[in-house]
Amino acid sequence: MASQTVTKHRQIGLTDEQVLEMYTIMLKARRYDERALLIQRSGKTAFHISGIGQETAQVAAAFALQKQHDYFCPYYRDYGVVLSAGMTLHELMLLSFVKAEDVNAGRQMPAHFSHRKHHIVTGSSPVSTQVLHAVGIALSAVMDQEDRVAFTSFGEGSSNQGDVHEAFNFAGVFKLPVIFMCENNQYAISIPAHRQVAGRVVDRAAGYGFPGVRVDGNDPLEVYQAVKEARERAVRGAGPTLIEAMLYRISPHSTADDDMIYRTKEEVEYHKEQDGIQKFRAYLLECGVLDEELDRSVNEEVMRELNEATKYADKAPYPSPEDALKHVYAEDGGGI
Ligand SMILES: Cc1ncc(C[n+]2csc(CCOP(=O)(O)OP(=O)(O)O)c2C)c(N)n1
Repeated sequence: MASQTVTKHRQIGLTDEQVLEMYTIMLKARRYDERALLIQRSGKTAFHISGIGQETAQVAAAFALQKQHDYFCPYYRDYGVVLSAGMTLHELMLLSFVKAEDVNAGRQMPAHFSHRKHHIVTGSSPVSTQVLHAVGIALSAVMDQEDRVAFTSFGEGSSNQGDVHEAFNFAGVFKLPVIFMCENNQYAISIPAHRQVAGRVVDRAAGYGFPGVRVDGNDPLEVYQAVKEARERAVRGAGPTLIEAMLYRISPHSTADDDMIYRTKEEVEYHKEQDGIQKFRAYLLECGVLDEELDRSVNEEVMRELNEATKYADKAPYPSPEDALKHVYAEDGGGI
C-alpha cells in the first residue's frame, strides 16, 4: 500500500493525470528556456530572460486556477504559468523570434507574454505594473458578479515598488478576488534579497489586512494547495491572499548579465541540487505515476515539440515594416 507521503497529490485533490501533466509542462518550460538561451547566444534572437529554477511553483500555481476563466497577469520569468494557462511552445518560440505570426504580431519583447484566448494579460517592461492590472481585473469580476479571480506574480525586488503596495491596499480594502504570488528567487539582478527587504515579503500582507502564506517554491504540491485555498477564499468574497514562494534564480538575470560578478559558482551549484523538477520526478516515480519508460517518452515528446517549434519560428517571416501601424488604431479591425 502506498504511504501517506506518496499519495499527497490525491489527498489535495490532484489526479495522477494532472500531476503527470504538471511534470510535462515543467519539462517544457525548462527545455524551452535552455533552447531560447542557445538561440540567443547564436545571434538569432535579441534577448532571453530565464525562469530556470522557478518552474515548479509557476506550474503548480497555474494548475490551481481555472484555465480560460481566471485571469493571468504573469511576470517575465513565468514560462511555467503561461504554458499551463494554455500557451504552446510554438507560440513561445514565435515570441522569442519576434515573428509576424506571434500573437502580438512580433511587437513585443521576448517574455512579454500575452494571449487573449487564455486570459493572459500583456505585460509591460516596468516591473510590477501587472500587479495593479490584476487588481483592476479582480474589481471588474466583482462588478460583473462573476466568480473569476485574477492571479499575478512578481519578484521580491519588485515587491518594493509603490505599485505593489497600492495594489495590496486597494485589494485589501475592497476584499478583491486576487492572488498575489511573489516568486522570491533571492536576487533582483545583482542585489540579494536581504539588501532589498528588511523583513519578510509575506509579512507585508498583514499590514494590508489579508493573509500571507510562505511556501517552498520547489514543492509543487505545497504551492498548489496554497493557491487553491487562496482561490477558494477569493471566490467566496473573503479577499486577496499573498503567497511568497521561496525559490532560487539558477540562471543569470538575463542574457545581458554576468552573475559571477555578484555570486559564486558554488552557491549556484548548491541550489541546482534543490531543483524542484527533479524532486517532483522522484516523487512521481515513488508513487508509481511515472516509470523510467514513461519518463523517457514524455521527455522525447517534449523535445519533438520543441524542435518543431524552433524550426518553424526560425523560418517564419518577420513582420513587414509597412505593417508597423497595423493594430494601433481600431479602424484596422480592432486589436490582435
Ligand atoms: C520600474 C522598473 N525599475 C527597474 C527595472 C529594471 N529591472 C528589470 S528586472 C529588475 C529586477 C527585478 O527583480 P525581482 O523583482 O526580484 O525579480 P527577478 O528579476 O529577480 O525575478 C529590474 C531592477 C524595470 N524593468 N522597471
